[in-house]
Amino acid sequence: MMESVQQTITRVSQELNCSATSLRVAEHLDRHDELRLLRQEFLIPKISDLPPSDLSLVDGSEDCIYFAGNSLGLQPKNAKKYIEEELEKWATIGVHGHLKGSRPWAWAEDTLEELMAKIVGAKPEEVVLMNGLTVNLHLLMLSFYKPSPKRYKILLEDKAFPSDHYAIESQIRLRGLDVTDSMLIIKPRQGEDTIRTEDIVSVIEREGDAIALVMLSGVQYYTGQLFNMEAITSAGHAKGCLVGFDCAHAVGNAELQLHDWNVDFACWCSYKYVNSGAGGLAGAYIHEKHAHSVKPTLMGWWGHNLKTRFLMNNEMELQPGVKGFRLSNQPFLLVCPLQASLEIFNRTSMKDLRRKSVLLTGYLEYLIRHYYTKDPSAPDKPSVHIITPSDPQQRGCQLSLCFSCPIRTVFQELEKRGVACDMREPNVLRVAPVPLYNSFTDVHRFITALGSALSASGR
Ligand SMILES: Cc1ncc(COP(=O)(O)O)c(C=O)c1O
Ligand SMILES: Nc1ccccc1C(=O)C[C@H](N)C(=O)O
Repeated sequence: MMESVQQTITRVSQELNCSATSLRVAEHLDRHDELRLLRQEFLIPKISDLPPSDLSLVDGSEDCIYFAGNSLGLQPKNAKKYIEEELEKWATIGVHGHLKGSRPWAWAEDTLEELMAKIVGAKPEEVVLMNGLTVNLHLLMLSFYKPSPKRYKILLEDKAFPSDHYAIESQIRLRGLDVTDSMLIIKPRQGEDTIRTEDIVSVIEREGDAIALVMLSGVQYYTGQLFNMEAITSAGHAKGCLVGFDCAHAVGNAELQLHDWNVDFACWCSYKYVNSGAGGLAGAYIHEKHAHSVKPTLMGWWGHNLKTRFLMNNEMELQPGVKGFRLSNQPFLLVCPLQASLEIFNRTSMKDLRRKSVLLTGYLEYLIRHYYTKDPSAPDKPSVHIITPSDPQQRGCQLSLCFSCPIRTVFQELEKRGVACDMREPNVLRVAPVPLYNSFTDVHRFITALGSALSASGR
């Protein structure tokens, strides 16, 4: 049996003869973290450089506590080097750069797709890197959402990320259908924060004959819930629906097996856990079983077989599957940071990252519960309710925290103390200790900063 997080913390504190909340526990876990060296591959902002820091409260020369990798991953050190190489190439050889150098611009993304495919559990031919996330979501829905008079609904979650909601809404409108009738929105049960898999499955079983597409997120951006993609996919297929996932918050965070789970299609951005920089090259996946049956609705020359693409004879030799969905020449400046990041992922595995992640987030959860569980005998003491599921199988690294006191002040006080995290309306503070570059000491420092932020908020 694997040791639970609680057991690990207790064992370590006994070995060290200290309390479970001692900094020494965090330092011990860092010393025994086999992935700790990967942090050195990233640029970690200093507290003094973050705009909201208050240097009268904290030492500005320290690294910030970066728990915002769910919004924007940190910069891999090699990103700048690779970008400079390409700028140099452009400066020195101009148009020859299309075909020359270590990243010929005409196929620079091809080698990266293999690395990306490993991270999402797909075959290299099932993955492309192109465009932005919302663009890819649209391109995929143009081909996978084929409503008929009987089967026309799209199942999505309540409070889906706005861009996904709008994309789905506009796809429905594009087909001339009624938006309210066609968007089937699933909510958590009354009094619950997250959606039970059994409820998703039962909606599919009940209404599946009318559902054309099940289109959920992999990890929900607000609650941090990791959906059971395998169970949802098989429930969808049993009712004849197609199933797609927006994996923006799941890629590089959860162990994905898109191919084995038989997921029909998926898309994701690469600037969160995949650290490619805001607006970086996004990903798209289509299962190989659709390679010859599902065609792109919109075509461009980049979907043409590379070998004959540049013959320019206007006879489309469409690449099978998702590769045929490419439209344009990929921007080489975006290939560079993504390459730098994927090479770091390639030094480990999602399995090992997840192993660390379960302990890292579990440690954060342990400390939050220790200090901030609601105490009925002290109703004025601030408490924190974690809306993210406590089962590691149902979450990635993010925890979404609800406070008993006004959240805005707590957030501001945390920011003054060198914490980078984010607040999402109406009342959630999202914190994401990322296993690639965060440490157990970061978690411990966060808890100290939180205590001081809460005192400063007048609690
Ligand atoms: C679930 C989800 N969908 C869509 C987006 C927006 O993606 P983009 O602006 O890259 O199209 C985000 C944020 O990156 C997201 O988390
Ligand atoms: N690109 C951005 C630009 C500005 C503000 C936020 C974003 C985000 O990416 C938010 C992220 N998708 C989230 O889950 O909150």
